[in-house]
Amino acid sequence: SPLVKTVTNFKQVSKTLEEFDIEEQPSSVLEEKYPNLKVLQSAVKLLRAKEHLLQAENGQTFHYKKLCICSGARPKLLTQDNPHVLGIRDTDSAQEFQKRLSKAKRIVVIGNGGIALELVYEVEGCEVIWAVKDKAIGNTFFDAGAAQFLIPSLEADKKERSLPCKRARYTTDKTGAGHSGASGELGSALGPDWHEGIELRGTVQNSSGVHVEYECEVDTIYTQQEFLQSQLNTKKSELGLWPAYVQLTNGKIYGCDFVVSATGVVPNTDPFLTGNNFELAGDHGLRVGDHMRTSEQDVYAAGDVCTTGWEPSALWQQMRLWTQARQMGWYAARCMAADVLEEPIELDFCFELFSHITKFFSYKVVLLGKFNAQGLGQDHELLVRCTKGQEYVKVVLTGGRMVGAVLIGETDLEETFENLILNQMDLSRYGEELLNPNIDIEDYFD
Ligand SMILES: Cc1cc2nc3c(=O)[nH]c(=O)nc-3n(C[C@H](O)[C@H](O)[C@H](O)COP(=O)(O)OP(=O)(O)OC[C@H]3O[C@@H](n4cnc5c(N)ncnc54)[C@H](O)[C@@H]3O)c2cc1C
Ligand SMILES: NC(=O)c1ccc[n+]([C@@H]2O[C@H](COP(=O)([O-])OP(=O)(O)OC[C@H]3O[C@@H](n4cnc5c(N)ncnc54)[C@H](O)[C@@H]3O)[C@@H](O)[C@H]2O)c1
Repeated sequence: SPLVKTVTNFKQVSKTLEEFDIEEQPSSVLEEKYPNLKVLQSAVKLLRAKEHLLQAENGQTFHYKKLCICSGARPKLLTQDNPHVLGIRDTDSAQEFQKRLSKAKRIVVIGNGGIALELVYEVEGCEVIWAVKDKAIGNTFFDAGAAQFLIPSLEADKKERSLPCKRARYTTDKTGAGHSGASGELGSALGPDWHEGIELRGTVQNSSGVHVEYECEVDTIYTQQEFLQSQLNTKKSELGLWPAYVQLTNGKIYGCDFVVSATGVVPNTDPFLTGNNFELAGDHGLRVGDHMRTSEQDVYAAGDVCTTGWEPSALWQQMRLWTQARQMGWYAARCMAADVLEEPIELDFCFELFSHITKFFSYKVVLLGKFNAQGLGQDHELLVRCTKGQEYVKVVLTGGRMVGAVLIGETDLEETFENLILNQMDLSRYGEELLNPNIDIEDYFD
């Protein structure tokens, strides 16, 4: 695309927590800022790693000494090539979603991660049926307690919802060139607040809001024609006439204008990497070692396209997020330089502790370490403090030491908790006092 996503307003919140905006800028702005950088606008058609050669769609070929692949990921849709099923990844797909929504009365959202959480909250003037596999909403980020805290926001009137969002908006491509390349591949993934710049409104004046169907998956998606030709036809008067129908595994059927599949991502490795000997991980990402090197010589990878293959710190896990894409890109660059200079380099400190700041349902959300007790089995204890409509604080302890936390709202606890997680202090003797709101915890551990 003619525009390049750039990180702006970078703020180091604490040792490992970073906050920043993502902005689209013309590539010339970057080139002016970094004179050693040249941006070429063309998709890569083929990589021949053995020959250190790249072929671009515009016919150019490039030889490289070292290469870093940052081709991101694409939505892992429920079904491919179904015109009634949309995914959201880049500016183009977000615009397509907006266009379809502006004519819609009811949509079905499938998935229970980041995109679904944002969508169901932002969509107005359209009934939303949200089908999730789990017992609670937001399984990739929260446990059932946090979900319980957030659910009232979903039910609240839009006007009652708080905090206008201050962060940057996305521009759309004014050149008319679109963001997808000639071969139809997707542009850069959207990031924080992608929905701020576009109105997500359907056609219904007083929509009945969001209805959550728990513990179910999609069984079948029918077009109107398929539905009318099936034995479900008898339900036509009950369900009404819709462009599509979704049958869930709990037996319920919903007519809708279209379906949003917010069901995760798959790393972008085809077709341009085929024909090489890349070792892929189980999730189809390019497996990288602790120097961000792939299995092909002189080829590195960073961001959503890669899967980390090193033994991770006990407090870190990979998640396909802007935060980690930025950190990996930065670290991969340092590794490439160190390898050229034949200098040693150690795994960066940012991979010590998982940390992520985001916003869901207008609340600030901070996730630290094993925030959902990932991989801890029964061997952990949870402490929770919750003030309805204000804050939700959860701490994960194992052997009396803090290993993770979820902080929702303006808790001001992130720095202290990050320190307690990093220094692995034995907190057994404080017990539940740790979350006593009347104790200024910062002073306590000074
Ligand atoms: C709707 C949405 C909201 C999100 N919100 C957040 C959030 O709030 N916080 C957060 O931390 N993360 C968020 N994410 C995740 C975040 O956007 C990704 O983790 C991040 O963009 C990954 O960066 P990347 O550079 O690896 O990949 P991408 O940003 O996807 O960039 C990959 C680039 O490679 C290009 N490319 C692919 N193939 C080729 C080829 N053959 N030739 C040339 N170029 C190619 C693509 O066009 C694209 O520009 C969100 C994702 C989505 C979809
Ligand atoms: N604020 C944020 O940090 C934020 C916001 C949006 C997106 N993102 C990131 O963008 C990427 C894409 O978001 P996403 O929401 O698609 O992915 P995700 O990985 O966050 O969530 C995918 C969800 O789909 C569910 N799922 C998978 N297959 C399913 C199926 N067949 N049927 C029903 N449910 C299924 C999973 O259980 C999970 O709840 C992710 O990497 C995500 O972390 C982050």
